[in-house]
Amino acid sequence: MLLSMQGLNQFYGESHTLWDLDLEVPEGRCTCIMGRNGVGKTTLLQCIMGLLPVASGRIAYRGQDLLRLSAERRAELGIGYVPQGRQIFPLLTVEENLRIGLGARPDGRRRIPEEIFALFPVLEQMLGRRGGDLSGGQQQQLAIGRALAIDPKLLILDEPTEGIQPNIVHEIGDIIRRLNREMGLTVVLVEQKLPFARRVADRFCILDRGRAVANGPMEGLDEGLVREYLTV
Ligand SMILES: Nc1ncnc2c1ncn2[C@@H]1O[C@H](COP(=O)(O)OP(=O)(O)OP(=O)(O)O)[C@@H](O)[C@H]1O
Repeated sequence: MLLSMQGLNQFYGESHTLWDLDLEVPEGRCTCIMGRNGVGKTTLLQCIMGLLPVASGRIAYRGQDLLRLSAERRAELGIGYVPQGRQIFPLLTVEENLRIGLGARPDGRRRIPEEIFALFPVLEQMLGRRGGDLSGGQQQQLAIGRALAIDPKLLILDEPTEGIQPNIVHEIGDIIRRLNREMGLTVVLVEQKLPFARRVADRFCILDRGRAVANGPMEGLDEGLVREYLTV
């Protein structure tokens, strides 16, 4: 397993949000974390990234105990993160936003990798534009490009299609598929859109009220599970 979690518990103050959560992420696969609003999907990703403290449990990445490492160290180990809402810097240029991603490279390289522009030609055309002037879809490409600037081995994306036009959603799906299937990145994403999840991911994990209630190969995500845990 590239990433492996056992018995994870997390609290916001008194509020117990993740409950004894186990999750296994095999190398080279694309795993989709699913579940209704508020079940703890974003919380889980933030625990993996070191942005939230964990009360108990274990997270191992390539056998290393992640919980002992700072968020910066986790990025340096090759875990890239595309947060919910993209969180690009609106007043900085596209180039400056990409350079911020470079900061976590352990090799100290300061050039933006060419592959980012090969994947997202629009970013090269818009290098001098402010992030805030980009469309939602372009901002999502920028957020993914910024995460790729560290050459991650594991890419974690939180609802990459949220608030994005349908035709661009398909394009984002193509990019994630390429990153996973052609370029060999292991991907973990949170996604609510079922057709997108089925097209892009090959494994699923369903959360319900902070517990992992079902997981396995995407083909196993049947109508019963969808009805019980995903439809609103
Ligand atoms: N900073 C916080 N302080 C207190 N409670 C929080 C905080 N962030 C989230 N929560 C609560 O924790 C629970 C899980 O939230 P989380 O955002 O992880 O869910 P989610 O599955 O990602 O939902 P969504 O799909 O709406 O983003 C929710 O009940 C939410 O209200």
